[in-house]
Amino acid sequence: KIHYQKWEVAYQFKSPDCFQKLAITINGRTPGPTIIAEQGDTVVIDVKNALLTENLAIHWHGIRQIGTPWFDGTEGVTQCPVVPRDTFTYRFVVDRSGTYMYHAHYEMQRSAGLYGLIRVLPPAGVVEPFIYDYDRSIILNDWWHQNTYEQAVGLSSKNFTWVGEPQSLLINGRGKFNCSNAGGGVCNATNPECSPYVLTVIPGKTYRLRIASITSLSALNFEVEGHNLTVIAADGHYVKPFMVKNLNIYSGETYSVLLKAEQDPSRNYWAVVNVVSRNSTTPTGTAILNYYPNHPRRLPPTVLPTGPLWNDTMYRFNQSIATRSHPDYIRPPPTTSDRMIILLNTQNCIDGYVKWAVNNVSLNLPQIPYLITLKERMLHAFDQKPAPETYDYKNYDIYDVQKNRNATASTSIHRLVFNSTIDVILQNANTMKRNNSETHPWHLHGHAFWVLGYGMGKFDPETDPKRYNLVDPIMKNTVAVHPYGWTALRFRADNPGVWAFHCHIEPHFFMGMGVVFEEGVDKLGKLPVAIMGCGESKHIKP
Ligand SMILES: O=C1O[C@H]([C@@H](O)CO)C(O)=C1O
Repeated sequence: KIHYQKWEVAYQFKSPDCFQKLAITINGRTPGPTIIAEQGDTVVIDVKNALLTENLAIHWHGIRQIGTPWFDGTEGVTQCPVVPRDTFTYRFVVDRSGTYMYHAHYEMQRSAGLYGLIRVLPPAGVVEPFIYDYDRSIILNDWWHQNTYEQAVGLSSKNFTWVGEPQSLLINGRGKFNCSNAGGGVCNATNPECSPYVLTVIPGKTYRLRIASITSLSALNFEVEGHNLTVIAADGHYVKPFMVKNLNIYSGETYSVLLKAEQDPSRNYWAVVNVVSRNSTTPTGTAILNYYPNHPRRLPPTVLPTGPLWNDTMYRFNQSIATRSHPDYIRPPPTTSDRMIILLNTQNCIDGYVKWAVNNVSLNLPQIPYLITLKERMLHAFDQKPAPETYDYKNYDIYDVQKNRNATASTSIHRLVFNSTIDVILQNANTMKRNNSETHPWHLHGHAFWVLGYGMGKFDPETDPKRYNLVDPIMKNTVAVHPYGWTALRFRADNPGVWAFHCHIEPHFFMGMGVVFEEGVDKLGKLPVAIMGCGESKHIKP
């Protein structure tokens, strides 16, 4: 089956948290339309760039783009940007059931509101390993009042200006800013755009909630007052069910949980999100769990749940550890790997600019996307020196501020042997501030990877691999590396293309926190002309 949509992407004034801001919309909406398809279906989206003066690219997060690496939507990696007034057609197969997302992948545009959900249903007749009565989606976001362009300029100036903590947290595109703090801004507390999301439930029924986080910065904790959640899926893979009072979710992740409406049906309940992992001033984001037939706007009689302590790293670490493959759906990982890449995550300085780096190299995207230059052998277009694949782990103190904070910037990449097995260890460290290490959610394009293990402290390549979980590791496309911790993952380089692997915190990727993998580009047929047109690629003859 083919699912066709026609999108116009444009700036509009929107008030998702009651405060008016210039937002990027799809057909007038943020979040954009949910794409619903069945596994194996083809999705075709005509995207018209009506942003007036900005380029555009849209990434289909979690869709592997098998055979269509040019439609991954990653500007600088898989395509030239779509210029204003142009229309670009994305066409891809949704290869796996599950909950996924789409969002802008060009500079800081995602933060301006270009995002939405993709729900891929299993093929007809395939039964999932859990039962529920109703299926609902919840997409979480954080939201700033400052224009995204101003944020981007602040981050890339010598006079570095950090984006700070978000003003609001949005649940299905709705938040509530306190308009008495609006300063000179336009803020209307009764604007229907910012009335809270209401999830109406029938007493006794079970709800599958597909929860996705597309935050620019925040790690979130989601909680439905008085209701336990049973985690059943993560990033499109079935989980060995486990119950939580609240769910930690990092940017780029999706979870399905089951919620049973079995509490006192005479009232409504709060569904909330709180920031964790950063000492944030952002108020709790709220929605209402409405027990039918109570009035959907009747506020719960209780105070808002506050979630776990923001700095309880072990609490979040334990949820990561608990997330295992459902026993009936284990895809065993290869028992050995062909190559180990260790990626040290640090905050650095380059010529007086604040950057993030991996093994002391901060990623600069080349003017012509890698996919084009590699396929067309325009090898002068980026740094041919391989990106560094380890760091001096014997001597590096991850608990201290880096001795030499200077890094370099490069367009260099990791070239992988097609069909080889790759281990990647993400190693966290101290930032440039004493006693500070942040959580980074890393997202891999074009693949799902096995999560083999997490640890606290410095990864030891001699002993830690012996503790890998090769029995029931979950497969994901986004995974957290916890403060001062490490995360080990394994994937098969079996999808010809060029794939970004990066921190899903929007300002961090913008500041260079990512790497690029190439595999099997020589196996690809002709590239579509539509992805070309920037720099020298405009001279390539179709
Ligand atoms: O990149 C970042 O910069 C700030 C801070 O380190 C400097 O203001 C922060 O919290 C980041 O994640």
